[in-house]
Amino acid sequence: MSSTLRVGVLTISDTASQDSAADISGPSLCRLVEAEPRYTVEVTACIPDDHKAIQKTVTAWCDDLDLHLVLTTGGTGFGVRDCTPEAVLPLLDRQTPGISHLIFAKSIQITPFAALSRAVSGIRGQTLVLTFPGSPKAVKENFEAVAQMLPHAIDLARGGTGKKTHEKMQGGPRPSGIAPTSAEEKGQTESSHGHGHGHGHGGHTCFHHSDREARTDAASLGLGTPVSRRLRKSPYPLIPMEQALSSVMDRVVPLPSVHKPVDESLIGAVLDEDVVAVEAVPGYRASILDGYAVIDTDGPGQYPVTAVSIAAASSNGSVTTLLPGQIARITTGGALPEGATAVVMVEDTLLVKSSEDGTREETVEILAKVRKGEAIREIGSDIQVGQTVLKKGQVISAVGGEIGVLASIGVQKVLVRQRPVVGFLSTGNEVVNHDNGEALKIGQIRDSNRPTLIAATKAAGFDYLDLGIAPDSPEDLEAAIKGGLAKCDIVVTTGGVSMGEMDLLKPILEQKLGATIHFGRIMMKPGKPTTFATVPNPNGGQPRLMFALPGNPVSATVTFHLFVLPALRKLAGYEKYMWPSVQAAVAHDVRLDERPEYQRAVVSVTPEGSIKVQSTDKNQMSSRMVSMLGANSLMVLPGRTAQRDSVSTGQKIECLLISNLG
Ligand SMILES: Nc1nc2c(c(=O)[nH]1)N[C@H]1C(S)=C(S)[C@@H](COP(=O)(O)OP(=O)(O)OC[C@H]3O[C@@H](n4cnc5c(N)ncnc54)[C@H](O)[C@@H]3O)O[C@H]1N2
Ligand code: MOO
Ligand SMILES: [Mg+2]
Repeated sequence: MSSTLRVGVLTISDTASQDSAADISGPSLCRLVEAEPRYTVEVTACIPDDHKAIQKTVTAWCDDLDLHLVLTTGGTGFGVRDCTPEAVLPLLDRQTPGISHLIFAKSIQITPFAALSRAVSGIRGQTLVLTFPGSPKAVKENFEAVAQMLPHAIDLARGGTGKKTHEKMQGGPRPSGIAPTSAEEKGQTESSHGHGHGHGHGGHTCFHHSDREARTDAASLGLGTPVSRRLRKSPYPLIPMEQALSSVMDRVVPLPSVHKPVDESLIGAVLDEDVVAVEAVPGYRASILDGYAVIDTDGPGQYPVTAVSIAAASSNGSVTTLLPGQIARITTGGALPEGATAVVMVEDTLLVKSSEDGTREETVEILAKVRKGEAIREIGSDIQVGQTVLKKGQVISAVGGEIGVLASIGVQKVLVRQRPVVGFLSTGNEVVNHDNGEALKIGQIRDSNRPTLIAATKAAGFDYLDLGIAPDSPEDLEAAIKGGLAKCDIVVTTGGVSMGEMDLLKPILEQKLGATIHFGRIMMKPGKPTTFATVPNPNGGQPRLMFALPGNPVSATVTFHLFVLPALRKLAGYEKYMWPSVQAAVAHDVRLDERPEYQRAVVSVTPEGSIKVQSTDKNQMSSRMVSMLGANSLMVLPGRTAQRDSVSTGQKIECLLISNLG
């Protein structure tokens, strides 16, 4: 028997076959399998709960690919669509009830719900076929239940004596993720195999492992897995941007509400109640001008000035009374005397007589006719008692209108959504604080991600926590992220999400933090390895959100604007949490990339009033922070197709406005 055991992992799920990002069990199973050095996952697929599709795929994998082991996940329960056992059983030449019993016996010790699995197992030709339930937890428990004896069983199914395998197993089981012995490692690397592909066996194939030479990507998946054993293809499906965005936004639930005083700390907050005025504005009949309160029917002419009303609190709680033929001197904002029906501005009058010392005006001539009500603000003419001045869902702007209105009617506290706190952690052995005064050593870089993202967060009005820099060590990363999760609604890391052996974020999230990774790659440029997960909340309540953004500075900045800021806005209760966009004519030809691209650009209004957009920089490499300089927008460029490989000058393209127009 070859010492490399070739495995097929088949996800059977209606949902996952429609939306590969929903497939969590398949990738989990792949990681468990590949953590064992003797296995290689050769083919994976994701198909619906369809009897025919299951039979077609399992048959092809057993008969055409002659795999050693086929593992299925999903469709073993009591659901109406669950039909994996019914589809697989007739394909088996011999059933292996012992294996099924072992799995059952172990699972039932963990949960009585194991009784609801109808999983089967057996041999078809020389291939061992096991059906597991469709949850990552069950998959792990089931696989671990049989991991120790599987190579032996496979050997026997292939007509071997099982001796060699049996001897090896005497050393005891090795939990997944633990490095193999050097002897095992040797056995693995010495082996080679040729095989075909598993394309087109019904349903949507999520990803394939093709032959060794063709494997150019690198992945570290499984803490403690030696580099030579890493997956060489990312197990995370490359999902479209729209799917990634809805995967994030569907999981963001606005934070609870709190009562807060009316002051500048409200800026950016979202009201969670209607605000009804309990005071009128103005609360008294007030003059709009500096001049004379009059009775309009008196008309132009000379009148004695019998009273004075200067804007100030009334000393006795009442106003004076104006009789026909009298006028009162008044200032802007002054309370009108009882009986006054209009105000004449001082410019439209003449002084006829003053007191000897000049401190009093005694007689004044009104030069022009005035209309009733002129220059008077009646009680409640701005805001009436009972009027709804602000609506639930409204954002308290930094412009001042909302705070001004609230202040004008004497509201003491308002109910607003809590503001989220986001924590930023830079990761990487090479990363040093940007303000480190020392000269950089070769291989070191200054941390530009944290200051950038913190600045953008502050500008957007959100609170943040600086979690510093963590080196690429599982212990440091785990501790730093846990620290962040205890205090922040969202934790954002940058770096360590791609395929290098020091890219530890994904395995740490899954294996150390109990996170559910909803996606680990997006078909976008920049930002391909952007990772989003939900993590159990250490303080209880809503799960925390984790964005593990790529380390490249532009990738981190662009994905922060595209995912994290909208998520922060939704957490804060914003109804409009996505960026606004405009259609702008490109000022130059733009070549399209194979990935949909978010080019950094400047949108501006031409003197003729049309909207144009220009790339910030021809070189839009994701490491090149200068391509962010001056950007107020991200051009939304579609992926290249056979029909279209560029956008020509003058053509219109959607641009997200991430800052003010230039
Ligand atoms: N074999 C493959 N390699 C890579 C792939 C791939 O698909 N297959 N994807 C590439 C893409 S696309 C990106 S984006 C990057 C993402 O890398 P990581 O998220 O793993 O980040 P690191 O490896 O830690 O760092 C990448 C790059 O960024 C620099 N960096 C990291 N942190 C900071 C910081 N705080 N401030 C400034 N610069 C930072 C780091 O030094 C590296 O140069 O992976 C590609 N690789
Ligand atoms: O997707 Mo990466 O962000 O191109 O550089
Ligand atoms: Mg990397």
